[in-house]
Amino acid sequence: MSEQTPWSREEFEARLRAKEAYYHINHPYHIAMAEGKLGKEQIQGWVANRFYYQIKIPVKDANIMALCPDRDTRRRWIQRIHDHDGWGEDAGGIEAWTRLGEAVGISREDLWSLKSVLPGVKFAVDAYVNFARNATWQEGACSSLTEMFAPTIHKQRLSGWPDLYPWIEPEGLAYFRKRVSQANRDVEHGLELTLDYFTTRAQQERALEILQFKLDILWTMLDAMWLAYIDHKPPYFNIKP
Ligand SMILES: O=C(O)c1cc(C(=O)O)c2c(n1)C(=O)C(=O)c1cc(C(=O)O)[nH]c1-2
Repeated sequence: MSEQTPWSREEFEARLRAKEAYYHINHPYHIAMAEGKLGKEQIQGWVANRFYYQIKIPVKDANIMALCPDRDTRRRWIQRIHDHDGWGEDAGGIEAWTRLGEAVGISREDLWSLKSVLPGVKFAVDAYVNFARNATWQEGACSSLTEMFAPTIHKQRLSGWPDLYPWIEPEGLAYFRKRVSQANRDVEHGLELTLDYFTTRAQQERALEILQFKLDILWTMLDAMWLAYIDHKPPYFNIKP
């Protein structure tokens, strides 16, 4: 059987972008959040659980860099670690997320203790870090491409939350404001690497699978939160000690 013809660069990019249909913006938890239907505990649960994702992103990026022999790529990729961990005067995204935590009524100590992180969220996020550790660096780069769809969700929160959730201190939203431009810059690089590296049809199909795997991670995190904070069935809810 002859090899299938590769998609053109434009067709490949369009197929990657079409994965937006599976983005977590369409998860019922996010839909409820965007419609102002979540209560305080449900917002707090989301912020506390997403914190685990935030702290693992720079670890994931350090794994990608550790596998990358190309200096030019490392010089650009390292920016992602600075964005989250902070650099010089900039306290960074993890600190900004901590302020978001405070704005929704979670103390710094409680957030950092990770005591609210659900096992399902932990497993999903850890799968992302492990993927970056075990895959090639180009596959790791490709897995970050859900960021193509992130500016829309950040902007949705920035425009919606002040009216929908007036009890959240507005300074807490600074994280989302900053991510819009950072995500666009990350995507430019991630997409460039992906379109350059995944060139055969089999590789292009592999890239779509990787992107789907990452979408699965984001969706699964929200499934775990739905069960715990909407259905009130956190792990072991039915066990009477
Ligand atoms: O709030 C969101 O919905 C959302 C989604 C994603 C994403 O799509 O992976 C990221 C972020 N936020 C984000 O803030 C962030 O820093 C980030 C880094 C990455 C990544 O895969 O390297 N994704 C995301």
